[in-house]
Amino acid sequence: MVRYRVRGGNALRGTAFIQGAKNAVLPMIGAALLAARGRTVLRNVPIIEDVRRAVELAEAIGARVELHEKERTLVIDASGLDSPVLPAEIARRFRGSVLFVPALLHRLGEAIIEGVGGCNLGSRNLDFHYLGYKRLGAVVNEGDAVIHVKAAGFTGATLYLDTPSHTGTENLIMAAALARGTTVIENAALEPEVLDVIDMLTRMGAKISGGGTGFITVEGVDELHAVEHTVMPDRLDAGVFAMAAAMTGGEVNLVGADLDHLGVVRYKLEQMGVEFADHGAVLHVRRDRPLRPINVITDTYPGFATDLQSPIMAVACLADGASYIHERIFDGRFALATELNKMGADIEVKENSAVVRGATPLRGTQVTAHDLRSGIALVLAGLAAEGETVIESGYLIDRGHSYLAERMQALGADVTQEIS
Ligand SMILES: CC(=O)N[C@H]1[C@@H](OP(=O)(O)OP(=O)(O)OC[C@H]2O[C@@H](n3ccc(=O)[nH]c3=O)[C@H](O)[C@@H]2O)O[C@H](CO)[C@@H](O)[C@@H]1O
Ligand SMILES: C=C(OP(=O)(O)O)C(=O)O
Repeated sequence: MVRYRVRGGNALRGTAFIQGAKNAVLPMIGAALLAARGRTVLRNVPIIEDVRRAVELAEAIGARVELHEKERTLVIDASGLDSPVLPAEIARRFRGSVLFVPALLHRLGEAIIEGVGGCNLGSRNLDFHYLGYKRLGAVVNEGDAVIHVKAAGFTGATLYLDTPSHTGTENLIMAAALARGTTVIENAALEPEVLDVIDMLTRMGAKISGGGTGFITVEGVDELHAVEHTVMPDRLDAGVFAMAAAMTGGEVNLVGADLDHLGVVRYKLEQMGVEFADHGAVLHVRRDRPLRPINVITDTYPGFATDLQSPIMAVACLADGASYIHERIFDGRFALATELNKMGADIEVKENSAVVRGATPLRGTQVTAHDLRSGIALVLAGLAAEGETVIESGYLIDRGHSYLAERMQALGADVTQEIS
């Protein structure tokens, strides 16, 4: 059992290093498996549990993978891929397992998916993925527990997504990259991580145009080759550290954070009274005035990222007045409210909306992380709470944030990780 212990009250000051993006490195590991020869090198890899699971899963299907933690570098040799089975005991522990399917289809002609994990946020369908594979020529058998996809080569087609699914877009691009002919993907996701994956695939030899427009065209090629690629900074990690400064009335320098990627999140925090100054590759964030309440509606990029909805709910607890938060991406992403209320917050949830009435003083207690982002939001709440906050299960936080305690401590926070 991993738990985080947070003693609140310190204003955060100093420098934090923003990690590489979880939601970019996972599809990149999937992309590396498309190369039948050579070794792929990924740099700026976040040292998080999801990456460890992805390494285990890649090894389970026959890849040779080295994770050099100190160097934040992955070396992947996918030449020996030999098993189409994504075993349940690894695949059910993280969402990124779904991103291994295109490589298995191209390399072995089939994928046997014994389960897909990820944060428990309500319904998380994969129908766009399977419909897309079918339109490219695959046969999909959806059993109760196991999904079996077979594809004796893909042929380009026109695909669409009902909504711009993040991993759905990445998977269909990877499926189309080695298909015969041209594929058009309509209503594709615009997230910066998707563009970084397109960048890597392009350097591997894929022919992809229209990234960032919602209409992506992929001209299939015969082969993709191993490359070296540096993972983009994690905008969600950057958002959390910016909010840690906001929660504590602090002032931090975020090395490697990209202000452009924060998009609407930046403007919402500014409305609340947080100041940002962009000094090249270092983002300066401070809050020196009372927090104002905010209205947030989550959306796909460039809208307010759903993964930062829980963290901003914690910040809203300290704002003077009522904040409104409307969740549009997931139908079960408000489990945090009950935990924050245990700490003294006043949050009322009705269906997919929440009203946060602040400012309420927060007090430390034992709370439960229901998913990665509610976990990190409870760490943020703990930073501003009186007394000690104990958060379990810390594993969920470690799925997406690397060296959290150390990076928080470097800013003067009293955060420790315990493993028992
Ligand atoms: C590993 C990774 O990159 N995870 C991110 C990715 O998850 P993920 O790619 O799973 O999220 P999607 O964008 O696919 O899902 C968004 C919504 O679309 C629905 N949907 C999706 C696919 C599908 O085939 N059918 C369908 O109905 C889902 O149920 C959900 O309500 O994007 C989410 C939304 O930004 C983020 O919270 C996750 O951090
Ligand atoms: C929902 C998330 O992740 P995943 O899709 O990996 O479960 C997240 O990062 O908040």
